Amino acid sequence: MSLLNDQLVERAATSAGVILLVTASLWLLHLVRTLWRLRHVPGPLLSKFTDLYRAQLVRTLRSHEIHQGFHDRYGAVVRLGPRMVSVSDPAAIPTIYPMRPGFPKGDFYEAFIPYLPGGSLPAIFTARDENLHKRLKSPVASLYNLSSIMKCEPSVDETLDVLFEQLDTRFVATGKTVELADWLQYFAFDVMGTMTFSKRYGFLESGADNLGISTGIWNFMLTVGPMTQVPWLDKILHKNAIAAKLKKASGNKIMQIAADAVAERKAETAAKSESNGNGNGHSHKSAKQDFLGEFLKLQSASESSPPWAPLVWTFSNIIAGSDSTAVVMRTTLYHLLTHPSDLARVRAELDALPNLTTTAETSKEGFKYPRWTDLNTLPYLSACVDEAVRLHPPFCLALEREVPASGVVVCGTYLEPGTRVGMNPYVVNRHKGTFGEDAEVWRPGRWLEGDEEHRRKLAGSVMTFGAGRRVCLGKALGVLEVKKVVAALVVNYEIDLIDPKAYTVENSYFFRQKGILAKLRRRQA
Ligand code: HEM
Repeated sequence: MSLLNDQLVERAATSAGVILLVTASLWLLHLVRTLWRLRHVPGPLLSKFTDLYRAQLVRTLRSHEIHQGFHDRYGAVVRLGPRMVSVSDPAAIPTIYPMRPGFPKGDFYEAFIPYLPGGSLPAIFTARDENLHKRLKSPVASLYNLSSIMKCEPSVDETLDVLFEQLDTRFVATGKTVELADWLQYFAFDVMGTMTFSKRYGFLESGADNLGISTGIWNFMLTVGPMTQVPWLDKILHKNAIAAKLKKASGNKIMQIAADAVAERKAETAAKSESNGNGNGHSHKSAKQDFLGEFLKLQSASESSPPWAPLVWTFSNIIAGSDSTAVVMRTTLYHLLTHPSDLARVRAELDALPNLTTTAETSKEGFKYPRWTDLNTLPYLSACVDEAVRLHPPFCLALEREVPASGVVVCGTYLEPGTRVGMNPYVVNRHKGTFGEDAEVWRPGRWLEGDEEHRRKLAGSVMTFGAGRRVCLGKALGVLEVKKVVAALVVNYEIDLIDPKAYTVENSYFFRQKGILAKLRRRQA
């Protein structure tokens, strides 16, 4: 009996030893392969072994500066993870972000897809499958071109009215200090709500994030930012049924708002059709003139777009179009307020406009709103917005792509298939070889120098809106909003910044600013 026991123990020990040996060998093989694969790409030591290192960098909220430091030290191509490479030279933009398909988004984007019981729901921004992306984007793309978005101008003016009435009552009349960083964000959200489903969230009226939307998005970013760097860990911690049971994902709140808006509109439309006596619940004759009305029409007319498309289109507008625009609004305004000569030049351009009139149909208090058709022709205002877009992109991590089966050569460096490669807009936009030795500083004049070709090269080197096939769909709309609100503020108010040093920035993929504290006075006619 004891002999049998001894034999069993010996056999178990041998099997355990073999398993241990095989595991250790596999792990060693994996390590060698991992190290070997990108051995020719320089980078910090830890990044060669694990993605946890770059995830930790994001948790510092200063990863944009750290990444820039790496590029200063190691050059244009830097290894940021065992399989991930960051590139800083704008010359590589057409290679990594081509117009043609075949260079898909990397698993970085999985982190943004809210996990729902029954599966995840990709949006235009997050879809990695190129066919699905086409099915989601094609039907709605034309809604975001310049001629379509000009129809949004009345919604912007309507929301400006609400913003300015609040600023007058709460701050001009009382002399209290206003945190413009917050109020620009309230405006950005409420204007997007008005354009998307003809409703404000109530940020402006309440003077607060009373639904917790903005806080929810920032908390979502604090989780998602690091997870984009370690997609495998995200699956374990967040993207499975057990994790979903244990905690509510913050992305779900925005999805819920979108879902409620879609359901409400469908019910409204069905009720109207019924009362019109045609009994056709899908008629959109009386649909409101907003994005959601268009989304529903387009979905029912398109055979290839899935039934849940209006939900993800609405979700996209909220999540991609509000906070991002607020960042550029804040950057533009803050730099104008801290550079009085630039502010004076912009104001002179605006004051000289012949069409600077009160919009009779919306404005109750005599506020003046420059028209988009005029704003778009003002060279110095445009230069200031271009400079703000360059200096502080709202998204400040490398926008990752997956190297296709052919492999690719980037800035003279070969990257094998499957490598994750990306460019961080914050770093690219400060490329000294392109933007000059003063690339770090605010200087709108750079956008007015040189010939047409030089200016085109500068514009093509800015990564703030992404590039190529997956470039931002809402760029024209975002720029319209920024120019409208900045111009209207400058025309209607004297703004005295209290402490320029109170301004702070943080980055968890998404860039956040605080501390534009000011006193407001109405400008005299
Ligand atoms: C100043 C404001 C904005 C900035 C800086 C910005 C930036 C970006 C960037 C960098 C991307 C590409 C990300 C990537 O490659 O991973 C993107 C994509 C996108 N943006 Fe924007 N965005 C802005 C405003 C808007 C607005 C107002 C909307 C819509 C109302 C919008 C909708 C989208 C959509 C749908 C995509 C996905 C496009 C695709 O994958 O085909 N964005 N944006």
